[in-house]
Amino acid sequence: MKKRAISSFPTKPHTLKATPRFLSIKAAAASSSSNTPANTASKGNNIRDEARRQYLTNPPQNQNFSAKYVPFNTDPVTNTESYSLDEIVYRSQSGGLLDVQHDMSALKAFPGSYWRALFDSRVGKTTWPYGSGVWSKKEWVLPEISGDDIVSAFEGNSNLFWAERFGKQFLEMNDLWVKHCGISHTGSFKDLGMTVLVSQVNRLRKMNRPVFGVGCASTGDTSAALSAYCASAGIPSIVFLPANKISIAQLVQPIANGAFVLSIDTDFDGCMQLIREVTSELPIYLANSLNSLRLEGQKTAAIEILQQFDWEVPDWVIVPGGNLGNIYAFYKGFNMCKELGLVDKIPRLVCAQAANANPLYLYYKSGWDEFKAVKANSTFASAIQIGDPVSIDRAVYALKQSNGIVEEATEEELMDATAQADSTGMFICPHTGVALTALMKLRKSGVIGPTDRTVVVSTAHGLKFTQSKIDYHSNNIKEMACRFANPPVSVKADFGSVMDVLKKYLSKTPK
Ligand SMILES: Cc1ncc(COP(=O)(O)O)c(C=O)c1O
Ligand SMILES: N[C@@H](CCOP(=O)(O)O)C(=O)O
Repeated sequence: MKKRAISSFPTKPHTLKATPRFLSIKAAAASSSSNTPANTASKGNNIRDEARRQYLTNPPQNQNFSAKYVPFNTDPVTNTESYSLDEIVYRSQSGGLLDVQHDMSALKAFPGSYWRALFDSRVGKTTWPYGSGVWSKKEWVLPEISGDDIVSAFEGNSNLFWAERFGKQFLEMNDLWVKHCGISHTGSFKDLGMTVLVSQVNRLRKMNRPVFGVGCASTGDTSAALSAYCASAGIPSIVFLPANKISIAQLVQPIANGAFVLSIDTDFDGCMQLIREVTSELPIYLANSLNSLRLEGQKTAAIEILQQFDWEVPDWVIVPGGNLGNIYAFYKGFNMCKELGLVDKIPRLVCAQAANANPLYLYYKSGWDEFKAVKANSTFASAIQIGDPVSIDRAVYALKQSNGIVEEATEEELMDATAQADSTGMFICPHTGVALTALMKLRKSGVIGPTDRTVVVSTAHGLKFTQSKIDYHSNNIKEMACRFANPPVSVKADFGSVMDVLKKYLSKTPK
């Protein structure tokens, strides 16, 4: 494989010239300071040019970072199978999952305090590519990719907010937080993984690897992210969607971004099966989370949570699960921080599933006895209507390693929780409603205590799922009480009628 000679990041490992003890983050911070849009524009450069110039004048010292694919969760002594990230491979020789393995000894040459300070120094800047919450952790994501190949919308750095009223009113909790991964370029956490995958595809195409385009099966969010990042890089994207099973807002995203959209008369699991077959025949690169590259980006949300708590570790993190890549990504992010000395423990993880699509929950309840895929039934949490998750083994590993729990939410529970959260000022997606239901159940049973610091991961923006909210607030859902519905009141356009309605409202509303 040929490596580019000039880039804004090392494509070739640098030799160690000084011991890490003598290193500071000053060089990294210095390389960001003059790289503001105003400065670069006045020099006639763009931020990518500026990053390249900075690299040439001030190349990072003592960095020897690399990563490769290895079979997931196998003993490296007995199984030495591995692949370069520049190879197109999704499965191990035995047909199992792959994982991206970083050279941990190279990363460990730097103390946890170095990484904490480096990551902190990059927040809130527009330096290419570190202005992204994902690429601000580049050394832990794709250490060898050139900044020239990165495709980024400065994703990540998402809001982690204190859910004060929801916590106090509904759960008697005072330390409840929501990590809003849906406040993002295409409105879901998928952007975190897609920037990594599409950047690597960009690199492969420049290396003349046989990649015509990138394809995915999707319940809506993966396809939105894939099509946006591909469009930004000028790479064709092909998306397989289960017909009539995703929201209009999600469907219009790949259409608007110029993807080749196939609406297929099957469910997500059927689409997933088809895209796997198609990508093994055609030069279409697979973008679902079966491809372990995606999880390298998604894991940065976990690192961000620690960073946002000033490197204090929360007690619990609750993640809604469907194809089950994300729960492992969170585990991996937390665990890397522990292994590399940024923190001394990891949180307990909870994976929350819709009861209508709950294969992981059933497996957990069986005492991890036997996994059985299910036929996923229709759920308002449509993005997790998945019965045969590709990352089941990753999820089980993450849950076992983190002393984790799996919970489920019925349709009524998840819609009520969504409405309750919205009534406290949120505007969450139904999947976040699934996670909040899990929290409510675990609070009720006392597993999660009133003072436990708990983070609920909100995976998509509520604006993608307005139809479910309209149905709920219009009391228009069969066999659902819609206890927290707040329908609009129709009133005649005259002063007296409006006053009557308002007086009635004021007399009923507690002061
Ligand atoms: C909004 C939303 N939440 C949660 C999930 C579940 O993530 P994962 O498939 O990684 O379990 C998905 C996709 O599956 C999603 O689109
Ligand atoms: N919710 C996902 C389902 C596919 O998950 P992936 O992480 O494997 O791509 C979607 O939005 O398509």
